[in-house]
Amino acid sequence: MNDILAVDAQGVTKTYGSLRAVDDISVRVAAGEVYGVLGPNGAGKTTFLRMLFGLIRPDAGTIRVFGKTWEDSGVRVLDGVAGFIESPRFYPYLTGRQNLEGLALLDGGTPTGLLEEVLDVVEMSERADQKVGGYSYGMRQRLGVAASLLREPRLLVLDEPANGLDPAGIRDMRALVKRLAGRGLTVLLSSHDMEEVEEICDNVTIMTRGTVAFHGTIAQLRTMAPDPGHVLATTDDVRALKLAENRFAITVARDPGAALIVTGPPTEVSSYVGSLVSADIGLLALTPTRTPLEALFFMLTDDPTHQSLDRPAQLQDTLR
Ligand SMILES: Nc1ncnc2c1ncn2[C@@H]1O[C@H](COP(=O)(O)OP(=O)(O)OP(=O)(O)O)[C@@H](O)[C@H]1O
Repeated sequence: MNDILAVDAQGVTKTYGSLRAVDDISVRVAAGEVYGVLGPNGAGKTTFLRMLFGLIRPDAGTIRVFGKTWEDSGVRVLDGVAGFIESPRFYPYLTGRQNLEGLALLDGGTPTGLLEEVLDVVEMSERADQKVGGYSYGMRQRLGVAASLLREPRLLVLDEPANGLDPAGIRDMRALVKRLAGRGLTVLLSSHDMEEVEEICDNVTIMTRGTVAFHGTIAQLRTMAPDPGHVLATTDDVRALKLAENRFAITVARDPGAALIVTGPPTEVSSYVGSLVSADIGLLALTPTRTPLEALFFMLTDDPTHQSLDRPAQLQDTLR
């Protein structure tokens, strides 16, 4: 068994003037796993990945990639590493295949059959002879992954690979990452989407304002997640609030947006809703606010634009 970590970043810091874009973070990615660096805009994810690729230097800390550092190995630290920061770029007037052939030439050629294989893996074989200028954004992203795979990496680094994709593109990209993971590739990706990380990652570091807010497995994260919340609309919200007064297992609050927000274990919420119906209060809507993990993400990263639905303690008229 190979015990060398794919990525072992210790105490990494990067400042821009007075801004600590990345502030003393440590990330350890085991070989063979899909690892997510999750955080809202400006959390420092891209800055961290730029340091990994050697595009910028950390002010402090060490980044080892398969045991090598920039200090002791120079550019050889990137042996076995491929990926892209932000979006991959191609010549729009060349076909997908021609772009890949050009990149392969720059790398000194590729083994026979590899180009066809990577096109197949990213499901671009049928479009490979069309010009990249006519590709959708999602197809370009997938071609970017294909270009990375030409290097036969052990570690694939993807910076928000689903960013800007439509729902079908997001589904295809997630399926692609899962396929690559199934082939044993280590994947380190950044994302601002909890659902994405939950679906495809084994481990996650959640960053906020350059620091680590959580580090661990998705299963550990789930144990920290709050009870699910629901938006409740009734024909008589005043009585509905009153009926919640003695139900200590749930919280019913009036959201500033005027709906009621019910938070609590599903069985208790269901029992409460049943009591409304028994009291002849009409039920107009009961819809989930966001998943418990999404709620936890916004709590951990303290995103003020998402406070109203996720922080019941701060809501007005809280009955408990
Ligand atoms: N070259 C730079 N000069 C000055 N500030 C920078 C520079 N690069 C990044 N920053 C700042 O560092 C912080 C972290 O940026 P970074 O791009 O790493 O965040 P991110 O988590 O990748 O966000 P996003 O999801 O928006 O890409 C931000 O406040 C950003 O404005």
